[in-house]
Amino acid sequence: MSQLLCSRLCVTACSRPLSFSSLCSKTGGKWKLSRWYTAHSHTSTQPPGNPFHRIWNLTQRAIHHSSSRTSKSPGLKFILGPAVLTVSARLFCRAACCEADVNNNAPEEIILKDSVPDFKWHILWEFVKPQLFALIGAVVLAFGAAMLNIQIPLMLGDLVNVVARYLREHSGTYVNEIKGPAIKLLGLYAIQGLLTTGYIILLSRVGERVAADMRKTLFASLIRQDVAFFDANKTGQLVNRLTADIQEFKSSFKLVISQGLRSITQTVGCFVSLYIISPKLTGLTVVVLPCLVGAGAIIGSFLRKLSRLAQEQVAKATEVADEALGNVRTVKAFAMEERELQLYAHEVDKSCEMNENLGGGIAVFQGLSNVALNCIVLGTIFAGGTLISSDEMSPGDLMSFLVASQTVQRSLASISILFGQVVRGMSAGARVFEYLSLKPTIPLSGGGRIPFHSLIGRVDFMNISFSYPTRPGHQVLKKFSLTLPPCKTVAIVGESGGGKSTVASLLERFYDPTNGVVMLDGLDIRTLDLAWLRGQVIGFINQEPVLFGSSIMENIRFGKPDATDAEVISAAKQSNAHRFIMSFPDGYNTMVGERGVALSGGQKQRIAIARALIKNPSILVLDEATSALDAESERVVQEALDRATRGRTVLIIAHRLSTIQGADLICVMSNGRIVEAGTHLELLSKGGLYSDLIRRQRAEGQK
Ligand SMILES: Nc1ncnc2c1ncn2[C@@H]1O[C@H](COP(=O)(O)OP(=O)(O)OP(=O)(O)O)[C@@H](O)[C@H]1O
Repeated sequence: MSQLLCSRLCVTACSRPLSFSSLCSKTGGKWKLSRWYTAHSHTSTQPPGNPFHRIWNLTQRAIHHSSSRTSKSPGLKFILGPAVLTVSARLFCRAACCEADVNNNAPEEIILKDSVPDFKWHILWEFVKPQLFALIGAVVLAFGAAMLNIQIPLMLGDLVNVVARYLREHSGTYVNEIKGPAIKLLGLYAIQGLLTTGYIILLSRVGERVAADMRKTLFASLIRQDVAFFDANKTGQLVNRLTADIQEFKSSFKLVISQGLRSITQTVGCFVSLYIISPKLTGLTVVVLPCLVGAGAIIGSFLRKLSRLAQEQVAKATEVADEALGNVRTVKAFAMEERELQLYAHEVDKSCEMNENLGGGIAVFQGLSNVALNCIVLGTIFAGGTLISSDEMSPGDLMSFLVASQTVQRSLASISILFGQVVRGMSAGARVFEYLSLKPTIPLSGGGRIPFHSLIGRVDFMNISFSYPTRPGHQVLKKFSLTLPPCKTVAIVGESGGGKSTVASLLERFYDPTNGVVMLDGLDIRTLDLAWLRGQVIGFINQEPVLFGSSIMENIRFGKPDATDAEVISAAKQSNAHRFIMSFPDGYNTMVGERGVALSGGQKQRIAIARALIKNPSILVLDEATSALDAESERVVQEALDRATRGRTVLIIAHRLSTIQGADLICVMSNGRIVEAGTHLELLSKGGLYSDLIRRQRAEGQK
């Protein structure tokens, strides 16, 4: 019973998510418990007046009552000693288990209050199907191990009875009498050990393979989603699906199959055994059980509340650290290290205090459950002793009863843990499956066509209206029309937020227009193969190019994965990057650091230009490609861009008007529309918005 209580406590207030292996060792079979006990016995505090000795004495006395010579015999002690020790070890083990949880009491997330989201069994089936044979094997072995566990208490009882009979009758030699049942029991332990090893190996294999398949499928699904999906979902959450949720699902999956099967089989089986051994004692247990479960539930719910509060506080502290470390440059730039430190220390102190309270609660619970546990064992022995004295029960039966009742308690405890784990696992699985079955609104490939003719490179935006999916009420483009003639450069300028970058996004087909159509060489781009369009036709360079944390060579090759080294070097030369790359000791093998932090802005931009040029695109989109650079970097990058734009259709989005004066057409955008268009000189002579912008920028430049 106390195990049940303690385990409920573990569920509610345990420090970390209970992994499959830790659960196995805490609530699993005899060999695991003894091993765990051995490892932890030095840390577990045995209560004063250790009831172990009293149990031992009482058991001895009960046996003595049925046989006057028993207590003097070393034989019975030899058999009963380890048996009682096993029972007691379990009890202390549980106390130690709680103690260990107190010592590491960062509380576990409780999701029991949450409703279980829609769990799609057919998706799970798709992942499990390839592992079906291994899974069936694991289930059969686990079932076998559980059945043996039901047998063990009965055989222990038989063994004790043999010894008791020998002590009573003294017929034959002790070893001969005991040999048969002892060997049987040993054989049973060995088979159970083998079955347990077998099902854990199989189940691990199934769990790992299912999780790996899920990870790959989920990543494939995520990476294929359109940009709007990433506007609506935080990257952190998505990564969490791949890591924490799949991990949680895997643990639950393995646990439910192994523990669930075992616990249910053992509970039912051992209850039947208990009833067969002694209906009276079983009745007593059934009466006491609900009282203890009720008391455990009340204290457990209080601890759960403490645990949740403490967990929220830990999360708050982590948030502070996360924000400070994530924005460390800003923190340093404002010399705010001390303030951040104080903030973090404050949150950590609060969390420490709450966890201490939680630890106190757990300690009280542990003490109470220890008492309850010992009382139950004492009560069983007391009542059992009475039954032995009235010849209604043999000492072996009492032994069987004690061990079987421990198995029931342990199994019930597992089931209570399992319930929370099932909810958690299903929630995690449902979150993963949700993204697995998601279809991108703009699929990367499949059905799109690739024109046979060589591209001319004419682009028409025809009567486009557009709102971002995350902000449907806000119309960004309003009946926008524009033609990019082949091999000409068209620039879009205008107020911030006017919709310039949105035009570029529609050409890349990051989004589809709400109304209107974007045409490439007279073909609606929605009918074209998207991978071809982005991979070969359009090159895109924006203000803050993001590089991957690999070498310069790898980053440039990202534009064309099958490019030779010579092609990479040629692209780097075109983008004015070759010289600075060669000045690094490792040349093209220089690592650029996370997101390219080990390079200057101008260097990153030139690598990005090389990355865009290596695929030799017909259309080049430059979205404020030089606006983040200083004058010298801008000159070098601009030179590279001038070279890169030759012979291509180019769309330039620019703030600095000095960089687009040579464009064939300049369009001024305001509020989602083109309000002026012409060459630099034409627009200047008009004296409209463009000349206003030029005047303002010149005035700012002179300040
Ligand atoms: N992913 C997005 N989701 C929702 N709204 C967006 C998104 N991106 C841009 N917007 C909104 O669309 C409007 C146009 O943005 P856009 O980036 O096209 O303007 P811009 O002219 O390029 O501005 P800037 O010159 O400042 O870069 C703005 O109101 C902006 O807030």
